[in-house]
Amino acid sequence: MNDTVAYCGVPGSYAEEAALCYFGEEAHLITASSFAGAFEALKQQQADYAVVPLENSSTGAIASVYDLLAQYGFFIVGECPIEINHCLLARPGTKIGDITEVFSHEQGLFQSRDFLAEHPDWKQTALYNTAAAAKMVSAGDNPHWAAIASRRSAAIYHLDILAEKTNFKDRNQTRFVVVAPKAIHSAENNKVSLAFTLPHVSGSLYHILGIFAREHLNLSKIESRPIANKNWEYLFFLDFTAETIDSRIEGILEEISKASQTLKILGYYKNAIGVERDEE
Ligand SMILES: O=C(O)C(=O)C[C@]1(C(=O)O)C=C[C@@H](O)C=C1
Repeated sequence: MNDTVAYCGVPGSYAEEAALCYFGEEAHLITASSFAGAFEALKQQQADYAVVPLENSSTGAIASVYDLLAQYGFFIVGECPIEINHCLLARPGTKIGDITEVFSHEQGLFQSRDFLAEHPDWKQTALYNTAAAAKMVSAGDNPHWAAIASRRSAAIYHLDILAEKTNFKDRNQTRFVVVAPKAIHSAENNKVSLAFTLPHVSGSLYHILGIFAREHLNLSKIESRPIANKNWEYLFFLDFTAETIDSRIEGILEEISKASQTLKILGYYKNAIGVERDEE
């Protein structure tokens, strides 16, 4: 049987694209109407995996997904970066001058902030998904509505593209992660995600970071989120890459565990992110 994969959104969304890209066209996709709903589908065993966005190359972390990872205790088993090129979509016949309200996911609105700043009169309304916004604009008989969503959404919901690349950064990518109830070990894995807490003592984060420097391991991401029910205490999320996950890495993780208050290995998986360098 094919894997069942949950994502938040409707067909045409970037999350659907990420799920198809990672699992292939044969995957059985189910939809949720929130990121929490995609995690819940995993918990209720309605899905084998959930595909959720974790960070965007223009706007940074998708904070609510980090919080859900902490809350549900699931594992990251893969990642998939997707090119995000937002378009302004409207029902055929609508002109840009007719628009008074624009709908998208809040990330679609953030990532298009410069474009939207040129239209200060437009009301901006965030929905749970970019493609859900396109679907709503298509179904609504309102000549003043537009959506910021993908080119695929335009085709699926029969909308016109009034502007392309509304995102402010030319190369706009979202890193989706594949989440599962259990970690998956494979010889191909070369990335590790951790979540840890630290004692409130001077140098505790410095000490952890020093271990990575000493071992010449590349940190690809660090993020901190407030801990639920505790004020001014943080859960640190950290990703690093290695050649392979071997006994040396296991030993380093042991050392990090001793240097932290709590440590959860959020997952081992194959790195899919390349750092772009400016040409000399
Ligand atoms: O709304 C979508 O199409 C999504 O898949 C969600 C989402 C996100 O939450 O970041 C994914 C990619 C883009 O960054 C914009 C929106």
